[in-house]
Amino acid sequence: MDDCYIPAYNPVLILVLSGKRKSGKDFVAELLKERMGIQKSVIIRLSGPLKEQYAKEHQLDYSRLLDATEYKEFYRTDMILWGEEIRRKNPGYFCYHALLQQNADKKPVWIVSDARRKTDITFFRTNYPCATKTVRVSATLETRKSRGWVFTPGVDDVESECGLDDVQDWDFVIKNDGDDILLNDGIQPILDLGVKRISLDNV
Ligand SMILES: Nc1ncnc2c1ncn2[C@@H]1O[C@H](COP(=O)(O)OP(=O)(O)OP(=O)(O)O)[C@@H](O)[C@H]1O
Repeated sequence: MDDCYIPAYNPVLILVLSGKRKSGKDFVAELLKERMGIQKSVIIRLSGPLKEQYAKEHQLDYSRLLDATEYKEFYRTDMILWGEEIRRKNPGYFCYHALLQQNADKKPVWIVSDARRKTDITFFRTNYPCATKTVRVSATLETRKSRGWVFTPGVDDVESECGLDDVQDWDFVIKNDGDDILLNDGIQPILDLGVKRISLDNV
């Protein structure tokens, strides 16, 4: 595969989501896609190419690595270490391949559901400076525990989970603690921005 592929097409908005485990990144990404419209938005999972390659090399079931099951949790630690090794050689590797793999250039709004490192954010800010907006999905420890989170050494104390902990300058913060009103309050300004940019693009 080409290690330096960037789609020539410029989306009007790239939402780069991040958050702690079980904060609800996937849930919020799906909600944003649904509300933005499936014709207008696409979810890009940076973990997609990593899981695909990892599954191939280890003869595992790729589709089961994508969902929120114990199967994924079982392989998570090893997958993280394997991915770090590749990233050490090329920090943008999985971002490039996520765009390649997921036909990102078909929709005006890209929802990147799982940024974990500063290099992930840098990749989008560097290649798409105007379109990129960062979104932090936050949930309390209590909420995350209620969704099945348990502290796991080698997962919760490494860069893939803590690499963005000290970032403060999020463009948007979404509180996802089970209160639908707060959740909608967090999502609405993002949807408004998306609608505005899409309509300007169509003038
Ligand atoms: N607002 C919500 N209302 C109802 N269920 C939710 C909400 N947010 C998250 N969940 C549920 O909590 C669980 C964890 O959410 P999700 O998989 O989106 O988290 P995540 O941050 O992507 O986790 P991970 O980092 O482990 O992949 C899922 O079962 C999801 O459906």
